[in-house]
Amino acid sequence: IIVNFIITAWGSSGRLSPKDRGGVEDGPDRIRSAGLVGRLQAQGCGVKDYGNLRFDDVADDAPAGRVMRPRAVGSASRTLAHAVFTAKTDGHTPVMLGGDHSLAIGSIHGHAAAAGGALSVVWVDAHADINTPLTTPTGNVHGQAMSYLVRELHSKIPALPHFSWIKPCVSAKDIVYIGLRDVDPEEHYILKHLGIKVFSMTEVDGLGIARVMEETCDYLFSDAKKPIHLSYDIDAIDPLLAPATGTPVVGGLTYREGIYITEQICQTGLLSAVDLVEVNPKQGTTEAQVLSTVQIAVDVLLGCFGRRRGGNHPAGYRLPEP
Ligand SMILES: CC(C)[C@H](N)C(=O)N[C@H]1CN[C@H](C(=O)O)[C@@H]1CCC[B-](O)(O)O
Ligand SMILES: [Mn+2]
Ligand SMILES: [Mn+2]
Ligand SMILES: [Mn+2]
Repeated sequence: IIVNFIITAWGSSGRLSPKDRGGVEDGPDRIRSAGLVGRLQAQGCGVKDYGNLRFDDVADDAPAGRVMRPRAVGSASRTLAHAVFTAKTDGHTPVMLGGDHSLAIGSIHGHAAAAGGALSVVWVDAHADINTPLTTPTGNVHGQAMSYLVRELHSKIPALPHFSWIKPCVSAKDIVYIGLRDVDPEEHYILKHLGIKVFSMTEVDGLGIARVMEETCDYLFSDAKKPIHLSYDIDAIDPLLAPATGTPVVGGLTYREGIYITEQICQTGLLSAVDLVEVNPKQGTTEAQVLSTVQIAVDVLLGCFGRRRGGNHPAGYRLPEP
């Protein structure tokens, strides 16, 4: 039985301007109330829900350069990193429910610290989230998370208050992006310059998702089999299906593609931690839109932990005898 661990992190910090803030902190509870824990248990997973991590706002958290609310983000990320480290060390497969994508800083940092060796990172997203503090167009950390984690970018990251604890812990060669379709020019330069493997929606269309996943696995495991950190932004899925999110972009993954990714990642047996971020109930214009988004988030996680569309049955099941 996979012992799963659910941390819900309210990353209020990733979305900084008041108009953007709000809503994403309700994501975890909406995903819970859609029955995630029960559904995971029904498919044979042992689940421990560690409840919501709540972070206090930090007073006088003036921007550092372009980066807004750096102290709140930095300290929240550190708290999350510790929680993920603990969960991983206890032998769980941590599941972080966002909250915005800034939570990946703490999640991946804590995971890497517990894993000891190299991690593979599969980042499923419409966006690369790899702006540095000096290239970010918005100052929102949810669009910068990867830049703090990638070793090859370290020299381009300025010191920020409450960020000094962060040590880059992912190598560019160990990252695969799937679903990109809204990449800033500076991010595109970084992806090219660092030679990071990208399957944008162009490649998804051109190759088909089966080939994308085949190449993803071959690429990540070409040298050694490393634990996988899957960081899944619900905005990777087409907004017609998952509209309740902060930064929707047309032309996203179908439900089938989004789920196929999880079935294949699960099948590697190397999935070691999962982020499911950016479900924002306040961004849905109708309750139906919120429910659709939340339901897909649940199905993504069920796929990560063994659900297969061809069906499942409990280990040891036997047909009743007459
Ligand atoms: C900034 C707006 C106009 C644009 N449509 C938009 O969203 N752009 C993305 C791309 N770069 C931006 C940033 O760095 O702030 C935005 C980050 C999205 C972060 B994510 O966690 O949701 O993946
Ligand atoms: Mn976001
Ligand atoms: Mn993202
Ligand atoms: Mn995104």
